Amino acid sequence: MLTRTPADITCRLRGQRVEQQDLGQQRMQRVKVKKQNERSVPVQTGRQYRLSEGEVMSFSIAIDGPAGAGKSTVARCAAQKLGFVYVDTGAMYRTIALYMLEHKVDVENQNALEKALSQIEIGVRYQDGMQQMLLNGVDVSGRIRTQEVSDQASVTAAKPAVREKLLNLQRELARHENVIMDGRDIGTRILPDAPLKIFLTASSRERARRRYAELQQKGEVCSLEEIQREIEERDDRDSHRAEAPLRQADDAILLDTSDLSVEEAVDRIVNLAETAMRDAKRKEGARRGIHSPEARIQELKNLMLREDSPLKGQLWVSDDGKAAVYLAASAGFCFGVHRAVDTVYDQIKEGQTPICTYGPIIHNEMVVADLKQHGVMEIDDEVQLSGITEGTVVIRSHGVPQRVYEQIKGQGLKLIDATCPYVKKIHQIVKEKSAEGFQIVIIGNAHHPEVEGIMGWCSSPAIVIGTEEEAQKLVESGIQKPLCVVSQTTFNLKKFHKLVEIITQLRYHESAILNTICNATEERQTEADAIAHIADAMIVIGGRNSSNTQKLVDICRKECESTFFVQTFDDLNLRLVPSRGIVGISAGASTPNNIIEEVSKQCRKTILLNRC
Ligand SMILES: Nc1ncnc2c1ncn2[C@@H]1O[C@H](COP(=O)(O)OP(=O)(O)OP(=O)(O)O)[C@@H](O)[C@H]1O
Ligand SMILES: Nc1ccn([C@@H]2O[C@H](COP(=O)(O)O)[C@@H](O)[C@H]2O)c(=O)n1
Ligand code: SF4
Repeated sequence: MLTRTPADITCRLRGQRVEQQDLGQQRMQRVKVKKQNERSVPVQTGRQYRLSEGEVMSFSIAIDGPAGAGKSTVARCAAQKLGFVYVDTGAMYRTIALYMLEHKVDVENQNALEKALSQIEIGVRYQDGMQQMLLNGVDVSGRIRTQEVSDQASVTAAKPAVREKLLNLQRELARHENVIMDGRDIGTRILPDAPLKIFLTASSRERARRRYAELQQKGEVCSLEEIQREIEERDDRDSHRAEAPLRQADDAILLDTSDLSVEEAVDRIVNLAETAMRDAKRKEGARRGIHSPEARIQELKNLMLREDSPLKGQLWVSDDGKAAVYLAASAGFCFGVHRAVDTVYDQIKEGQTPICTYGPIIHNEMVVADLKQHGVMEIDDEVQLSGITEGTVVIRSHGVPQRVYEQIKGQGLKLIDATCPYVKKIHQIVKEKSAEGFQIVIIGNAHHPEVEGIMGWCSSPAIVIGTEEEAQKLVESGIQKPLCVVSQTTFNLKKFHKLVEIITQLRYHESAILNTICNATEERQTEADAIAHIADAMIVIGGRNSSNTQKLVDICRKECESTFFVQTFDDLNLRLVPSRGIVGISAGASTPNNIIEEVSKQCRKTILLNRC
């Protein structure tokens, strides 16, 4: 990716005029924001989103949400990672509030308010990625962070004249910069066309806890209850004012950070941004007609060079540069599958006998057939299990209900647990949360063994939803208990966000929303999505009953019509695969390497070498 030079940006508000110059080679833009009768102040934009060599477009990310949700912390880090400028609009409202407090302006008096506003000049300066606020030329960045200013800011911000004053400055910044802008009305009012909008939230208790910890660290005496009350009052004022109230934009993605670390929240946003940028780029590319295979292969090479690109696989290009095969780095066994398969082979090596697996150890027929040849039997259900009188039972990577553990032990059998640790973590969560009285909601497929296993760790019946209609039904059921939402580890990430958005219409403050889609799945889906975006054909390899492979197929099909789902090379009709352009290969988490290697080798041979 392009790196952004340390930002040193100054913008001023009031009688501003904006000019733009292209500074050629550096691909930098210089924007002068002039106040009448005053020297011009430069705004330099560093990295702009590159479409392809020689072309740039700017990209905005809007983050809104209640106080203390983590907007500034997360937005600042994400901006740093993406090379964007972080714009904290709350600081602008705080600066105006500070003036009103210090000059004892009665903001309820319209004349006094307008007079004061005409005497205020707001300056925004960026140094080393930090936003500094200037009030009539004086740096007030430190003074705007008091509780008194926070409260006054939400009162002042409700005034239309105040919002009007800041609107142009905020829009102007986004016009010339790649920005992540946070506030309350960014997605709904300031940047309604932003290609990525996020509504960041957390329970008011959690937000109060964070503020409390922050203040304690600074050595300030405070009470958690008091902070929570202040936060809730501020949220109430922000959400119920007539002018640009805080609300989630219809097209914003909801991100609840209650149970996320800062790093996790940042990663989510960076991933969402990468996907949204690719979308924007593709649309723009199509508009400008970047169609030739050579141009797209070059484009793919450029993407792969970017440090933070999900495209970390291998690329082979034909001599004439018109055809390429890309093999995803994330294709094949994930950590959990490796671990489960190795566990069974270790038992075989140790000479344990007889060995059974509870369900197929992974969803891959070839692997299961090989284990069968080594004498490993498969038990399909609890009835079959009750017939086993001796030996070892290995629990599959997908996990099983708690009662199955008890049954194995009760029958005096040796239990080897190959449940993936990521799935185990979900078992612990639902066990604890259901005991605390939460209604467990599992986003996934009710008939998938992993979901059946998770259900078997809840102390009261869980609800499973997998479609928007089911999510809507849940909302309409008017359920009273607080919700704890988890996901099947291999669920489609975008679909998960969509369903969470629907469910949280219910009561997002009390709910615990836990995205338990595992990293391996997320990486695989992100890479498949990225390559399918630019590819002319996609080949996805995996077992027919493998849920994660099926998700990859769905993701690829959305991006690339010519997506082929194969279990082995024998299923692939290479005559259907185009001989020009990019062929992408991805594979599910349970697909053995030798199968992937075979498909990749044959594709290269046919597409790259046999070209006339
Ligand atoms: N995901 C997270 N997990 C844990 N702590 C977090 C997380 N995000 C932010 N925090 C902490 O919560 C505190 C509040 O975050 P921050 O100031 O970024 O919130 P904000 O949404 O910008 O609030 P405000 O709108 O009031 O300015 C900070 O101390 C931050 O480190
Ligand atoms: N776009 C925005 C941003 C902020 N506000 C108001 O300012 C207050 C302080 O904001 P912080 O993000 O620094 O906490 C906030 O409570 C809002 O009232 C706004 O209205 N619109
Ligand atoms: S896909 Fe994720 S959760 Fe499933 S086995 Fe692999 S690592 Fe574990």
